[in-house]
Amino acid sequence: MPRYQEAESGQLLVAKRYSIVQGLGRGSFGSVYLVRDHKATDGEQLKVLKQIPLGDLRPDETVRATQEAQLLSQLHHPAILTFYHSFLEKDVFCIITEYCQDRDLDWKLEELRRAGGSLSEVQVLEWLTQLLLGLHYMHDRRILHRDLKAKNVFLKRNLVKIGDFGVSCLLMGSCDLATTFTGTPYYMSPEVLSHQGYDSKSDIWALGCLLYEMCCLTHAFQGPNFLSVVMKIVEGETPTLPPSYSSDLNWLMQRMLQKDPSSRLSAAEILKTRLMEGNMQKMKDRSDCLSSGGVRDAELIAKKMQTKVHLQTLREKAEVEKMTPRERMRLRKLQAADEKARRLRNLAEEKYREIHARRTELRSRHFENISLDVLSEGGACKSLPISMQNRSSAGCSPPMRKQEFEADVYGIPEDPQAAEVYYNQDGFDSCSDEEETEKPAATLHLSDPQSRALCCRPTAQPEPVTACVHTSQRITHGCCRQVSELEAMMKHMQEVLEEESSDSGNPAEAEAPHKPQGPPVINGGLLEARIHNLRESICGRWGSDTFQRIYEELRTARQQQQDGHAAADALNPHNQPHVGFQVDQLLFYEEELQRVRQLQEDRHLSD
Ligand SMILES: Nc1ncnc2c1ncn2[C@@H]1O[C@H](COP(=O)(O)OP(=O)(O)OP(=O)(O)O)[C@@H](O)[C@H]1O
Repeated sequence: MPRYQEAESGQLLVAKRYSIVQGLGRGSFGSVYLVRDHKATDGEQLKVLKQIPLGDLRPDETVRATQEAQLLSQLHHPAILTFYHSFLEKDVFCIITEYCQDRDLDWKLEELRRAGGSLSEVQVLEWLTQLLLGLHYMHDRRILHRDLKAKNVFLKRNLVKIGDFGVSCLLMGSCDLATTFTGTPYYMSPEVLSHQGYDSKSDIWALGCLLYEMCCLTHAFQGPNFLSVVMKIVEGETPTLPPSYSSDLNWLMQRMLQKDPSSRLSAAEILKTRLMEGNMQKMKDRSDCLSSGGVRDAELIAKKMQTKVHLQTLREKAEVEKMTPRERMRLRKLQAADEKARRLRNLAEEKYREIHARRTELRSRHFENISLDVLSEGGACKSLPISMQNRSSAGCSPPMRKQEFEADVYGIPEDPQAAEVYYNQDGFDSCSDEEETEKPAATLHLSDPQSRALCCRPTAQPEPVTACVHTSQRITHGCCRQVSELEAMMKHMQEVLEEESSDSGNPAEAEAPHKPQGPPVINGGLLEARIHNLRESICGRWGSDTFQRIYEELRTARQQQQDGHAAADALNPHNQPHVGFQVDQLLFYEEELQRVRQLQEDRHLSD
């Protein structure tokens, strides 16, 4: 866990500004946390903290990594995950990046696969365009990704964002190593596997693999073990897309998966093809439509919801004031019963909406849907499931908790006199017109008596009051943010569309690899950590006995240049091809580590 410092407020903070919200997972480099930035100035409070142990990197050697990280933080593109900043905490390198609440593409494709769904060509083209724009932007600045894969593509409001650009290189010290030490062989290009070096065309190869995966929901090059995948990449046939996708798209993928890097198209060249230009034009048209209508609609809905809540409160207040305490108490009881029925109905409706929303999401095409969703949910807040609102509203005030809600609804004293006292306490008198208009909607909190009164008023529906206001605000904020990101994307698209064909495909310029300044520092400790993590994960999953037997078998086979997989399979009681695959990968990493150690020793001797 990251080290905390106590802030004045008593809150525990990392780097004096981030508090941990939850863990997101563990990658092969280190741990990932969702954090809240208490000093955020851009409205994005939720961010991601990636913690990477520095291995045996000396403190002075980390300076270069920090400089490189600073360079990365100066890059801004809507299809690139924003790299905010980095800092060192003793032996841990910390990176703060943008948070993508819709998770990664790998997860999304897995979800589709399990549901038996698929992505439409329109959706594939939209995401492919965004990925290409991101790659083009980085390649133009001589920065290569080196580990492009579905797990490194994040989804945020249906925009794709490439994560970890340049990070593996920055952490490994040596870019060559960064490439051979990527977590998976599926996206490795033939030239990388045959140690011929990595350039921007190797990123294009990985993107071709991703394109295949988006269409077929499986890897472009598959095999029962590590070596067979490698063989297919280096010598196998180029796969084709199913007939449900156009021949133009298939042609494009084939051009991205050319074995010879010089025959592969660059990002700029792909963006200049007829298919991609036509698609960019369509995306631009849809975006123009969204930016003119979407924000206005969301603002209108937010305003109307607030006025509605306000008028309802005033009307109800006047009626209740005319009643005797006994009548009020009876009314309360009836309302409690109504409320219970309403909650049950809401629960059923919520479930239905969740299923509906999921189905719509699967079918939907992003740019058309945003504006439609905002409009068609005229009870916008009404039709959003509360569970979904809660999940996405980490930055907003929480809706009423069940116990608080029940205490307010059922806690009416039976005795009429006590009921009167109770009733007079609950803050109805302070509900003046003026106060209501002055008070911003977001201040409705349960700790605040006025807000409680609003939530408990006779025909009020507590959850929707807060939820509606928050939802409408969130729609406005989310919509504005998305529109600005879309605008930025459109700007980049426009630039590409206007680029002269002559300078669009200048591979010589784009291919210059990103070379770190100064002598490369090889981070052997980090490689060891990676190997250790992989070994632990295999043992944890399949048991250390199984691991050890398969490991020995495959190592011997490797040393004797034989295929040991048949024997390894026989040793595998679970008969899982994954075990052999992962052990193969581990052996490959160990050989690489030996190479690194040898290199370090040679360098040391020559110094
Ligand atoms: N910016 C982010 N927004 C949302 N989730 C993230 C973000 N970065 C990482 N995650 C999630 O955190 C988990 C760990 O991510 P991480 O990138 O460290 O590992 P990985 O991609 O699974 O593996 P590898 O280290 O081999 O790339 C994943 O589930 C990932 O989806």
